[in-house]
Amino acid sequence: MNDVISKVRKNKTADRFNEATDTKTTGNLLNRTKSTSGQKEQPDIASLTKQTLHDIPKNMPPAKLQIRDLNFYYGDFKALKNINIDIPDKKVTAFIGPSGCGKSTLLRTFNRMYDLYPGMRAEGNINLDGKNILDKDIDVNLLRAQVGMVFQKPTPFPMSIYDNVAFGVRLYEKLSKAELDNRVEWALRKSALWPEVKDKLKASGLSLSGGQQQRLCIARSVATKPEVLLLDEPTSALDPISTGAIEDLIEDLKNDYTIAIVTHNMQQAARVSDYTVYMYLGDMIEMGETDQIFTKPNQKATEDYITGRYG
Ligand SMILES: Nc1ncnc2c1ncn2[C@@H]1O[C@H](COP(=O)(O)OP(=O)(O)OP(=O)(O)O)[C@@H](O)[C@H]1O
Repeated sequence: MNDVISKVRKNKTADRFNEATDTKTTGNLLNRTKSTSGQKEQPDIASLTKQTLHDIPKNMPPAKLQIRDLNFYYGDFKALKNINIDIPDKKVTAFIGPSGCGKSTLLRTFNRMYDLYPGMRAEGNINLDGKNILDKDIDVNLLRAQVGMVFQKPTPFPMSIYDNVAFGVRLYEKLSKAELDNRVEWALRKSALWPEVKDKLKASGLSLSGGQQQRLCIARSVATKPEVLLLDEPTSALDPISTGAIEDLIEDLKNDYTIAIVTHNMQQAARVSDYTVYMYLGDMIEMGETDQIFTKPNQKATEDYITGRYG
């Protein structure tokens, strides 16, 4: 399998193109042991529970976020069960797992996005630089400036490209016109969009292509200089070229930011992340270096998911 993963990393563009154009080869990356019947099997939940060790890998870089004994509820439904992980600083951590396993729920706890909705609650600790962000006295608006989020569908505001990027900055900082201009340009450069929009900053953000709109949303998040960037399936609505641009951007951004990404795309997780977390039914099953998770996972459940046995 080592062979396969190095091929994927070397041949990024062709790989993305194949993913989008040839659905028959999609998933072949790690499909070594696909069920011969063609039916997806379900994991043995009893054995899975015994294997759920919640072990934080040894020798990780310093943690930006420490998640301890985290439980999350939608009303009476417990969607996250006693999660314990560290998210390393200035690295990319990918969250994978079958639909409904709690990836997006977990990501949304990192900036308390759930606070916007009644009936949802988190218990436990999420320490950001040592401060528990679940504490009642946390200023959630400031938290969201510190922990930016980009969603699956590009969501530019119905305003100019410039105002989209300046929006969050105006909320949190008092900058002069010249300082704001500089910040907008800086964020658009960081998001690899500047050359395409520098001559039409007053045009509507909605006039951009899907891939450009998603980079605009990344620029909007980056503009407030967050420390953590949460990406929830940021390329699932994009073509291979735009996906490539965003993946290259993630590679670049991790020099300055801690990045957590949810993706359904195994190849993407293998390409962009340093660490991978596998989740199942609200449990964190395994976390490790991405190469290790994709070549030699410790848990059979992880291997079964990655190799397409179930999912
Ligand atoms: N607003 C909600 N109200 C009630 N239950 C919810 C809500 N949102 C999610 N859930 C439930 O919580 C569980 C985790 O959902 P979540 O969206 O986090 O999973 P996911 O792994 O991100 O799935 P997908 O890959 O399909 O996006 C699922 O059982 C889902 O049905």
